[in-house]
Formats: sequence, C-alpha cells, structure tokens
Amino acid sequence: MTIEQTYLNFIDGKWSSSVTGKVTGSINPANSNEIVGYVQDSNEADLDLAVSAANRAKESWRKLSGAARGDYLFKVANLLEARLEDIATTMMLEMGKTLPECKGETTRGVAILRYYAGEGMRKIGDVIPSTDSEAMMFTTRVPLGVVGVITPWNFPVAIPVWKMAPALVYGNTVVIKPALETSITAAKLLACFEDAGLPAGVVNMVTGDGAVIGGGIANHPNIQGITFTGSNRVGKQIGQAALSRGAKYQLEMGGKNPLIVAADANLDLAVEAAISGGLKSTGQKCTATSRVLVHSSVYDVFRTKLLDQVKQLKLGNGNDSTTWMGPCASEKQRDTVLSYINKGVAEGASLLFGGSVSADDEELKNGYYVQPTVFDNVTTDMTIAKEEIFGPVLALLPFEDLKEAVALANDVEYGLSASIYTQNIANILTFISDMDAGLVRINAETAGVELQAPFGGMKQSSSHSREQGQAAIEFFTSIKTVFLKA
Ligand SMILES: NC(=O)C1=CN([C@@H]2O[C@H](COP(=O)(O)OP(=O)(O)OC[C@H]3O[C@@H](n4cnc5c(N)ncnc54)[C@H](O)[C@@H]3O)[C@@H](O)[C@H]2O)C=CC1
Ligand SMILES: O=C(O)CCC(=O)C(=O)O
Repeated sequence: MTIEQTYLNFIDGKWSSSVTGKVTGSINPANSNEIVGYVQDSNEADLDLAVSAANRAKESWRKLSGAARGDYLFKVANLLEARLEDIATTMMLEMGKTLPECKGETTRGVAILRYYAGEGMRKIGDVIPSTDSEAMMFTTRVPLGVVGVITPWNFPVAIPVWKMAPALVYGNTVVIKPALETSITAAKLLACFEDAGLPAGVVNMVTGDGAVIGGGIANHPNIQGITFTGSNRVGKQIGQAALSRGAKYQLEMGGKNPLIVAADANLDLAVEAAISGGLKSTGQKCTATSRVLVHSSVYDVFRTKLLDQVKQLKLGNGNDSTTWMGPCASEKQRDTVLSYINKGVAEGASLLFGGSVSADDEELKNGYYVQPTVFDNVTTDMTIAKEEIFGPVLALLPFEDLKEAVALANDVEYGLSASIYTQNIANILTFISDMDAGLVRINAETAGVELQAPFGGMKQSSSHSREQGQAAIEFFTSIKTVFLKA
C-alpha cells in the first residue's frame, strides 16, 4: 500500500502545516484514482505569517550585493539540476504532460536561474548629463520590497522560476502561491531554495485556494508587487485590487494565437508547426497555436497533410515513452475543452477529427483525456475562433491574400504570439509590421519562449508589461534618479 506524502507550506525558513489543519489531494490527471500527495489548504492567517516573514527578511536581503544574491541562485540552479528527474516526474504526475516535456521544462528552469544569477553582476543604471556642470546625475534601482507570485499549473517550474529568480536577484523577498494542481512540484522547487541556504523569510510558499490565497496576496497591504500568470478573469481582478491600493502589478494572461500558412509556405514544416505549436502540452500553453489560417490555394493539401499526422498522435500517460500527448491537467480543464468542442459543433463548424475519448478505452478511461481535435468551416464569429480554449483544438480558416490573413489574425481580443510560414520577404515584412502580438515568429511555431528575450502580449493578453530577459528589471525594481553635488 502506498501512503501519499503530505507537503507543507514554507514560511520563514521552516516547513509548516496550515493553521486550518486541512489538506487537499493533488490528483494525477492521467489516472484520477491516484492521489499524488496532499498539500496544505491554507487561509489568510497562513498568508499573513508568510508576508510578515518576507517583510522581516527584506532589509538584510536588499542590502546584499547583487553578486551575493546571484550566488544563491547559482546554488539553487545546481540543486534543481541534481533533482531534475524527481521534480520532472512529480510535474508529470501532477499535470500530465509527457516526461520529456517535463524534463525539458525543468532544464529550462535551471537555465533561467543561471541567467538571473548572472544579472546580479550587470549594470542597473545610467549616468545622465546634468544641466549643472558641477553635479553628477545617475539612475540606480531599488527593489519593490515583498513580491507576491501567483502562478498557473501549465509550467509548474518555469513560470515560478522566471518570476522568483528576477524578483530575488533584484533584491525583493517573495511569497509564492502556486496553482493548487501543481503545488507538490512547487514544494520540491522551494526545497531547492531552502537547501541553497537562502536566509529565512526570503522565499515563502503558501498553498491553497486561488480566491483565498491569491486574492489575499492581491489585497495584502504589505505586498508591494504582484506578478501573475493565468486566466484573464482572475488577472483583471488582481490588477483592479492592486491598483486600488497602489501596488505594482504584472499580468500575463491568455492568447488566441494564429499560425498563417501562405501560398508559398513549406507545407510539411507548417503542418509540423501547427501540430507542435497547437497540441504539445495538450494545447495548454498561452502561446499555443489555436487558429490556423491557410491560403485557399493550398488549403486542401494542408488539411489532408495535417489530418494524416494528427490521426497518428498517440494519446496516453505521460510516463509511457510511446505517448505523444498526455491528458488535460484537471477535470475542470477537460470539461472546459469539451464544452468548447461542443460549442464549435453547435455553432456549425465541421469536426474533422477528435473530441472526447471513448468511455470504453481501458487505457484512457480514468484520465482527463481529450483527443487532438481539428475543426474546419470555422468562421470568425464562432466561439472557438474567438476565445482561448487551452486544449488540443485547432481551428482551420481559409484566406485569399495576406492582408486579409493579418486582419483575420488580429480580429481577436488577444495579442500574445503569432507566426507565419512563407518564403516571401514582402509577406514577412508586412506580418512583422502589422501583426498585433508581443511575439511574432517567422517560419517557426507560435509557442517557444526564449528566456533571455522579453515576453508578453498586446491587447488583452497582458498588463502591457514584459517578463524574462532584461525586461524583468522593469517590473521588479523602481528607478531612483540621483542628483549629486558636493
Ligand atoms: N496564461 C496562461 O499561461 C494560463 C492561462 N490559463 C487560462 O485560464 C483558464 C482557467 O484556468 P485556471 O487554472 O482556473 O486559471 P486561474 O487564472 O484561475 O489560475 C491561475 C492562478 O491564479 C490563482 N487564482 C485563482 N483565483 C484567484 C483569485 N480570485 N485571486 C487571485 N488568484 C487566483 C490560481 O490558484 C492559480 O494559482 C484556462 O482554461 C486558460 O484559458 C490558465 C493557466 C495558465
Ligand atoms: O511557449 C512557452 O514556452 C511559454 C508559454 C507560457 O508562457 C505560458 O503558457 O504561460
């Protein structure tokens, strides 16, 4: 018999149970009968303890040199690398994506930590000529103080790391509330920070309900900055709460990302991009391809090639090396995806392939699986062409010329990522210039973010801020302009 472990909150350098005495099970989405472990179902009192600890730790942490803070991050990176197998396996058990994807993400977490460790040694200001010839004027940067980090379940290591590492290296202390679905992975990540010897209170983790702990972070008077990735609905609530009390906030939210396939595209590569960009991680990326706009002259050939390959994709448990695509991360997510598929059919789109899995399928029946799904005859007014589905669903739409394709691509409320397949330089230049998206990719899939480059969206996809790379310094610090005269 297996006795599942219970994971604790991490507050003030110690692992502790919630004052509620309650725990919640983390369910394996590949087999809903399996509890991966239990995590604390915390309340506002737990959050208060974490915020107080972060508040007490902030003065001495900010007084360390950037290089000293960076040294801690190098140690965290080495520990994460050494524990990669266990952490990636835990991620797979909690959210379902395949083990190679989980390992790839954990490796990415290590690289992000090393990148920001190096940031501790880089410049943080500029010298600006003063109009007073006897004065010196320059900028420096100071941390915000305590930063609240609210993260989703789709990248349980990479997203917490790309928020926590810059927060810490620029001198902030952190209280993280990970998604409940992947809180065990987060606990194992936090253990790397603990074992790297970060002083007590510099990083804290409180697990629990989104509205209680996430809402508590948004409204907490002693949290000066909030960084969030997740749904638009929750992001907007957090933004409003933060604005009303004058806290700084950063929101990364949804996408409805288009892939444009021009008449001169290499169709085999474009099919590969649609499948990889749209269906890897079961379509649960904010950068996932969701709409595929195909020139009418190659539409039929593209559709045939796409369907031939989608039909071959093996659905299954992420721990099986023959699996290409795992389940949706939770029952709620599976139900959301299925409701979008049903809406697509009800609104008149043609379901070419996919939908729900058969209840008689012995291997899949206990998991939250949805087959890779392709729709044809989709029009821009349909729900599946407008709303973020966050599942393995591709909608095909034909176009006649590139101007029309870019107009169609822009005809949604989101603007996160977009890509085009073409060899024509004029098409490429038009796309770069006219596409309303924070990330535009040419002859590459819509997903795939590089840690050293700014990442964020236009329109409803973000709070117009950017994460990652050196852009992170803009959120996690305030500029101080210094005028100095003898
Ligand atoms: N941009 C992205 O990468 C992501 C987008 N999503 C989108 O959101 C949809 C729903 O997924 P959910 O997991 O329910 O996302 P969500 O937005 O509810 O959850 C994201 C994070 O916010 C927390 N949270 C929930 N309610 C909160 C509240 N009232 N105040 C503060 N924090 C709160 C959650 O516990 C989690 O840590 C997905 O179908 C997808 O469309 C979800 C996850 C990631
Ligand atoms: O495409 C990626 O690698 C990152 C996607 C992402 O940031 C997200 O889904 O939240």
